[in-house]
Amino acid sequence: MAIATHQLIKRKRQGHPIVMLTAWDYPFAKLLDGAGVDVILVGDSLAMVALGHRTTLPLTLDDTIHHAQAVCRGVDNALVVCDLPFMSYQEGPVQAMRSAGRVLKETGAGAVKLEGGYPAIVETVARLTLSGIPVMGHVGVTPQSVHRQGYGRQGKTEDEGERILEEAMALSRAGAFGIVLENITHDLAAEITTTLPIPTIGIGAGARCDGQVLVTSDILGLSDRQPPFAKIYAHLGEKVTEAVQAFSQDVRDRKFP
Ligand SMILES: Nc1nc(=O)c2c([nH]1)NC[C@@H]1CN(c3ccc(C(=O)N[C@@H](CCC(=O)O)C(=O)O)cc3)CN21
Ligand SMILES: CC(C)C(=O)C(=O)O
Ligand SMILES: [Mg+2]
Repeated sequence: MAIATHQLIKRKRQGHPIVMLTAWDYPFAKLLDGAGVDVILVGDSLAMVALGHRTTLPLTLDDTIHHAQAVCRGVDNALVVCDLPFMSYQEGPVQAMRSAGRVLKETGAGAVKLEGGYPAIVETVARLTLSGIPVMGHVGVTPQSVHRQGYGRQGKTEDEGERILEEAMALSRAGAFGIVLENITHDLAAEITTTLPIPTIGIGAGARCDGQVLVTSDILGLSDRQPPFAKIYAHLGEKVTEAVQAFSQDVRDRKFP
């Protein structure tokens, strides 16, 4: 049985950090789940790291469902959370219910994640959670708004910090079971983490969060370029090149098969 959302809230109270990574296909989902990752996110970053788009905006709901189905086939234990893609929920609660309903019915994911914390999104989160659909929030840098805000750190001014804290509190009150804090000042992330009853999962938000998430291709050295806050734990891109060159050489030298 997969990890349930209420277990993550317990983990916050117990002070056990939550580990979250992204996946977009069966083999990596299986590796992440086997390695004991708590939450596997079918992030819309797959638009960039798996499909070669320049932003997350072109990803469709059908694309998302296709990838989430593959991910769920590889997962036994982790909670699978699926990003709702750009323009599959921004029209309002009715559109969001239809999109999230399709994700849960057609993929096996246990929750959805939505970007933003302004009042319309808060109302949508309330409607989804009341319908039994677990929702993770996402504030700070919200890449679906890249054309408005860019990717630079958020929450640097007192006004901006206040607004992000208020958004996070509103999402929590609306029933979100957790919230991603992306590229905000570390003091603000710490303040949100101590204020909210639900776990905060940071990315570029410092150590004082209840958990951490990164994009899997970034930690494995498979991304074209990674954000400044990512840490590379393996250089798989170089390994792949070496293996492909060794195979090529063997074929050209008639050493394989
Ligand atoms: N491979 C990958 N990793 C990610 O973490 C990621 C994606 N793609 N795509 C979707 C978003 C975009 N993310 C990003 C991308 C770039 C920066 C970055 O370069 N930030 C700079 C400033 C850039 C600016 O001002 O526009 C920084 O110093 O914070 C941050 C987050 C995080 N997400
Ligand atoms: C970076 C995480 C939080 C995300 O939203 C994504 O991968 O799309
Ligand atoms: Mg995302």
